[in-house]
Amino acid sequence: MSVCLWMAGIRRRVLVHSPRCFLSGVAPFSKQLLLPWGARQLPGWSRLFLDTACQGNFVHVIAKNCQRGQKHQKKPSRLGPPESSWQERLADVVTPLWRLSYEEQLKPVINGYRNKSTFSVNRGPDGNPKTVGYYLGTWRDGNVVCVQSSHLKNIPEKHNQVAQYYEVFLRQSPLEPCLLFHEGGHWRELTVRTNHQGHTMAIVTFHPQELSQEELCVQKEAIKEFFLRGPGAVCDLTSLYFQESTMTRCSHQQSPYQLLFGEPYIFEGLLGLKIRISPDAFFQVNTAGAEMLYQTVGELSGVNANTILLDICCGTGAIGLSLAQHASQVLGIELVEQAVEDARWTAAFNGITNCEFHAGRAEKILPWLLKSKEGVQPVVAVVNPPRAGLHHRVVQAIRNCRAIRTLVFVSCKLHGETTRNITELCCPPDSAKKLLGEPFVLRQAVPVDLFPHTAHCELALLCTR
Ligand SMILES: C[S@@+](CC[C@H](N)C(=O)[O-])C[C@H]1O[C@@H](n2cnc3c(N)ncnc32)[C@H](O)[C@@H]1O
Repeated sequence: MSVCLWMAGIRRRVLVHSPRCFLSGVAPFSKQLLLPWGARQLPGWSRLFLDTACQGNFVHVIAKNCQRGQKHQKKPSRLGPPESSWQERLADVVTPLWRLSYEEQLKPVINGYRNKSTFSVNRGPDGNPKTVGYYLGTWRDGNVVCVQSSHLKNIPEKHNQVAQYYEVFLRQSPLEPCLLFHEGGHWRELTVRTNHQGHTMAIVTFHPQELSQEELCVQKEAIKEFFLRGPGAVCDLTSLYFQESTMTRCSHQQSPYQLLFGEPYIFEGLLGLKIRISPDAFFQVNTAGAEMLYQTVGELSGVNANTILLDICCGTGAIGLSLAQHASQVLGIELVEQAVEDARWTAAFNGITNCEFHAGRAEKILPWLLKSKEGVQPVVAVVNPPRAGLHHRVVQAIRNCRAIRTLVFVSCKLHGETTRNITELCCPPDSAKKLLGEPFVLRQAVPVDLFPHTAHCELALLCTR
């Protein structure tokens, strides 16, 4: 078996062969424990599974010809005609990397790669409760401190800039921050999303406590003015959202995202597609890395003109949409309605006509969807569940559908429920658990590094039967 590492954001495709064994623990890079269960003997499991999970012995570093990262966070010129000559403009279109040395072109983009950051509000090291940053410590130990993040390598300058101005706003606001729900206070998290064009969406979460509608309007107007015409205008936000939230997380259905100004969506270019992203929708935090991940998924899945591609937990539909041209049909299932609307918009905008997206819980939709497709065509399933893993009914439906011979399981957290999912997809038939179909066999595991400078990594697992 080959085990490949795809480094996110690298500008060109290169192959590096390493004689080291990755999954047996002598990792040639720091993302260890990707398959914590990889070397464990499970009763009744096929020898093939264990062999394939443990015998990786070379690393592919596959790079991508693209120019991303902080360079794109420059404010777009508003000076009318561009200063470049026609020749330069043509070179920018045909050979966009011509300004960089070839060594530069080969370098991975490992800094400032995040397109989304969520900042908390709490007491800083100096005791100021209006500090915007990331938590250190634990609630259990009562030693939580909020630390500004401008030195963190994975966060782009723009995100830190918006966070710093949010802190300026909070410190001049007469309202208190909400540190603990039961202690009152209002100002909460800030989420910043950016795209390759430097467009910036900010989302402020606010606990309304006992405020009246009029008092809420005053606060919304204050933060809008601050970022539109006040000191925060330097952030040049493309849009500002406000969400009243009395829970840790609220969906748009539970408490709508209120647009205070600007564009309702942010758009990202991905594998030649223009993707629409709503404030509530999931999108991989490293766009260049996501392109590599989806290309990997496409290659592993072997999807072709004769196959139906099932994209389970599809978010904005990026996996299915990027592979639609190779498949006979794409069927996407996603819980968040706004994300499904984004997927439909993206399909229509990009002229993709063979995709269907269903809004709702995969555990409800998948069984009837598979029933309607059983026996029609081979089905390739791609699952990319949240950290909590797949519902057992989804596992049962996949396992018991004979048309699915190939499954690509994508996860950034192979622990807990996700490990159980893989176990149940690959274990011998178990009638008590209604796992009746032939077991899948894990053939290949491909880590894709979407999160440089962290211990996290996406892993694409190819299972066939
Ligand atoms: C890790 S994201 C993957 C999104 C997408 N595949 C991508 O690459 O952008 C997981 C997605 O699963 C969705 N989700 C969570 N629970 C779900 C469920 N029970 N049924 C369907 N989708 C669900 C989330 O809303 C989220 O969009």
